Amino acid sequence: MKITIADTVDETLRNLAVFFVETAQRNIQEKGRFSVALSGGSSPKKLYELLVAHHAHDLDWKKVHFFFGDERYVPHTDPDSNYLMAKQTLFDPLFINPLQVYAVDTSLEPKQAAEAYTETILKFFNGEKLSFDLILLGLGDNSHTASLFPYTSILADDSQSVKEVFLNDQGVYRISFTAPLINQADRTAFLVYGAGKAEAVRHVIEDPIDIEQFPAQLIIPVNGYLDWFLDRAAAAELSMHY
Ligand SMILES: O=C1O[C@H](COP(=O)(O)O)[C@@H](O)[C@H](O)[C@H]1O
Repeated sequence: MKITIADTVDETLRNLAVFFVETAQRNIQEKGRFSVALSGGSSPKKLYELLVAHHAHDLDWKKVHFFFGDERYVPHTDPDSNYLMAKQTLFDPLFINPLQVYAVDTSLEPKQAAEAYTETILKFFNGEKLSFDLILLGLGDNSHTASLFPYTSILADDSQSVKEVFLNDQGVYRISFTAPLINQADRTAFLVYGAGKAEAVRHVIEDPIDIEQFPAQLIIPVNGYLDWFLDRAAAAELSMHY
């Protein structure tokens, strides 16, 4: 595990943008394509804007295939849709061909949407290991990542797949990669910034294992490559020096 702590949010975003571009360039050079699963929520929006503003000419975007590590069970036109946010901030400004974007079909029932997305992933990897070149993750202040929320049944799921998750407190479904699927990735990077995340960062990185309370502790890539991109505020409660 590698933890990169920057003094400011902007520097944190710049560090991850460079990591994204270098990872993409390496994969495109070696394999002719780059597969990435995007995170949702609010934090990655600024990352996508930075990629457009400063890295539009740094890689061959036609060779990038975009997936979603999780999605809210809402139409693609809903302001809560992770797909919509990525479309507006990343895909449209970069003129990404829709064939390079693999969205969750939220017009299906939640279980069917999850199964269909698993099928999409299986088809993309065509019998090879289900290993994305990069999975981007965020961290909720309740220590969830993707849509692996505390005390939900998906936490015990040992399949490399996509599952529907019902959030009792919000009364909504989400669709999420399981932890075993995330852990197959070649590179995995958390983007976390702001003081509001400091406690969760400490729980996940330094506290004793308690998966039900701190689901992001499930993220242990099989190849060991796990990067955290934090700002000083999000790292404030860590006791070790990184
Ligand atoms: O719900 C979500 O939240 C987490 C953290 O998001 P943030 O809004 O606090 O940045 C994110 O990892 C996940 O993809 C997203 O759907």
